[in-house]
Amino acid sequence: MRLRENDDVGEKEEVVENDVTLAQNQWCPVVNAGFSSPKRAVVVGYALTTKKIKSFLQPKLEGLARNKGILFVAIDHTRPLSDQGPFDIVLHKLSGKEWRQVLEDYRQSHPEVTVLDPPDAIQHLRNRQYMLQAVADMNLSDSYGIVGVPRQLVIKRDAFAIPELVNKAGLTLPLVAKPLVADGSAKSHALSLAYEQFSLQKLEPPLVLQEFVNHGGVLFKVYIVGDAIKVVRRFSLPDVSKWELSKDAGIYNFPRVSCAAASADDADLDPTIAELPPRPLLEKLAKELRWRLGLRLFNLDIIREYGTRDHFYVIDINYFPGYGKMPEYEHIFTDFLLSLGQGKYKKRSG
Ligand SMILES: O=P(O)(O)O[C@@H]1[C@@H](O)[C@H](OP(=O)(O)O)[C@@H](OP(=O)(O)O)[C@@H](O)[C@H]1OP(=O)(O)O
Ligand SMILES: Nc1ncnc2c1ncn2[C@@H]1O[C@H](COP(=O)(O)OP(=O)(O)O)[C@@H](O)[C@H]1O
Ligand SMILES: [Mg+2]
Ligand SMILES: [Mg+2]
Repeated sequence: MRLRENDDVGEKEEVVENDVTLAQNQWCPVVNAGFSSPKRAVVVGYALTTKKIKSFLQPKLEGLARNKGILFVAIDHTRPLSDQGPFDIVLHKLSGKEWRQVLEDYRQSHPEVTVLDPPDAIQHLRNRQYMLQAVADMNLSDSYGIVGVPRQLVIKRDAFAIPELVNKAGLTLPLVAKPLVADGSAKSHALSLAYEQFSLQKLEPPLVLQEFVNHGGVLFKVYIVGDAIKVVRRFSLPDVSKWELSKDAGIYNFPRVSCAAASADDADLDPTIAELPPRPLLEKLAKELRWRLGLRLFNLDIIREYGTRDHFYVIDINYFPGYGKMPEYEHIFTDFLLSLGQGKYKKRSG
């Protein structure tokens, strides 16, 4: 199923290196019983915003990482990346064409370094026109349930034509209007609910219109770190029947919901709404999306269609989300980094 749009608009081998050539004090001897010489540290260069460093690189994570022989080293943006390191892994979440080019050049000249994650794969998620296409293409349906995406329509310009385009596409109101670009800016999280046809002309393209799916006011955040999956419940937008829809406006602007939404994990909820999606279904979905998206660090916002047991929709996919909000993220993340850093045989350039 293609998503509608209007015309307009990527060998378990223990590596014990004797002749260690590490850059300044990157030696992090992790003396291991049974090994004559200590293992080399896994060096993770990171390029993250100050906000992200605060929420992700928490002392508990750094401490556990050090105990496991993982060293986090800040990448200096004022110096060429190739003059820094050497790194086993480059972990990043920065935007901008320049940074993407720096990283692409670095990947070419340092194939031995794992870049988490490839810039082109991340770029795919920054446009809501393509963000969910991989899920739509999967057409996932098995004995555990069905996973789809809401019907949507991309409007690149000309708000005046929206009512006619919505009619032509056969979309059912109410519709969620989301900025087309999901670039992490506050604007990219400013959503609105359109529930009256002619008020659609008040919307500001470029945007994507998605059919609103009632889901009992609870959503599932499915965090993915490599092969690891962790699901948490969050409060979501209420079902439309519960909205005090004022008749005049026709458009209801709502502030940022997903990341700010309170946890619903301890709430007293109707089990038919709060029951987590079946694990085997999530395992299949995550495995396939890792491959199709070429990403290892992302999360999914999943909702269950109200009144069904097993009809799920993916409504949002986020690269390198707020892992600090994921239970046990320190252990999960450090195990993942170790699996990358030591699972590969590497020749160090002199
Ligand atoms: O888009 P959501 O569902 O609110 O998830 C956000 C989102 O991933 C956000 O990143 P960005 O889209 O603003 O770039 C994350 O912000 P940080 O990168 O600063 O952490 C939020 O942490 C995500 O929230 P959550 O982890 O709850 O999904
Ligand atoms: N199609 C939809 N049906 C029902 N609720 C939706 C839909 N799309 C988004 N929402 C609600 O709006 C919130 C934010 O939408 P989302 O696509 O996750 O944007 P963001 O990237 O800003 O998190 C979701 O967490 C959910 O509560
Ligand atoms: Mg979201
Ligand atoms: Mg998002």
